[in-house]
Amino acid sequence: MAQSKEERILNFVLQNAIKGDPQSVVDTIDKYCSQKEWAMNVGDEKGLILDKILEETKPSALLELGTYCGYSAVRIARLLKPSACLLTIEFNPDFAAIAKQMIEFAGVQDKVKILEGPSETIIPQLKKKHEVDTLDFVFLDHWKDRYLPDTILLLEHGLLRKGSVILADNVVCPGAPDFIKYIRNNNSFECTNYPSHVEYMKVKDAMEKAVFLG
Ligand SMILES: O=C(NCCO)c1cc(-c2ccc(F)cc2)cc(O)c1O
Ligand SMILES: [Mg+2]
Repeated sequence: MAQSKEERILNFVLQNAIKGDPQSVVDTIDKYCSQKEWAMNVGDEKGLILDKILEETKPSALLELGTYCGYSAVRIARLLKPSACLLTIEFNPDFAAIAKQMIEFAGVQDKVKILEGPSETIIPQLKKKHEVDTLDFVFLDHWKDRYLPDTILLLEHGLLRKGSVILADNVVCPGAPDFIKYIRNNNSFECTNYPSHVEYMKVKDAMEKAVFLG
């Protein structure tokens, strides 16, 4: 069978990054995807915005929607305190398998748990099946038309608390207009826009931070 792009990215990491060194895994993926094959990782420019917001928030319980190859899971986990835990949901089983290997190679598997399946099924299970109380930080990076319904699901299932931070990738390109309209007009959220660019491109993009006010 021909190799997939995601397999090529993983193999480049296994052959060129330093095992157990998450920063080298992040840098190696960025090198491959900026020089050889574009891929939808959050990337180094938006990644620095993500890093800064994580360092300000210091979260213990985190959820990511859209694991893909595990780039942002490794990027996030490298900054977490030892007791913190990132749950990351991936719908595509092939991507989930790649991400598992990426996360293990980076040595952050003790802080990251991949949940394979549709977010609309898994989110309602987080409290009882995955022992989540409330989430300190949520990174939205999956199908853009799921940002709004899944945010509403998080609210309906009591998964957000006063101060919970939602950070959404791609609010300009590909865009998530219904999510942006909702969150900016909802008085229970304090929103901040972070202009940037699509990973590895000169095309304009942005991230949106929404702090839940309770
Ligand atoms: O679809 C995306 N993610 C969900 C995957 O299940 C996604 C797409 C793009 C992108 C694509 C095509 C283009 F032309 C520009 C941007 C970028 C991203 O960061 C993304 O997260
Ligand atoms: Mg994205």
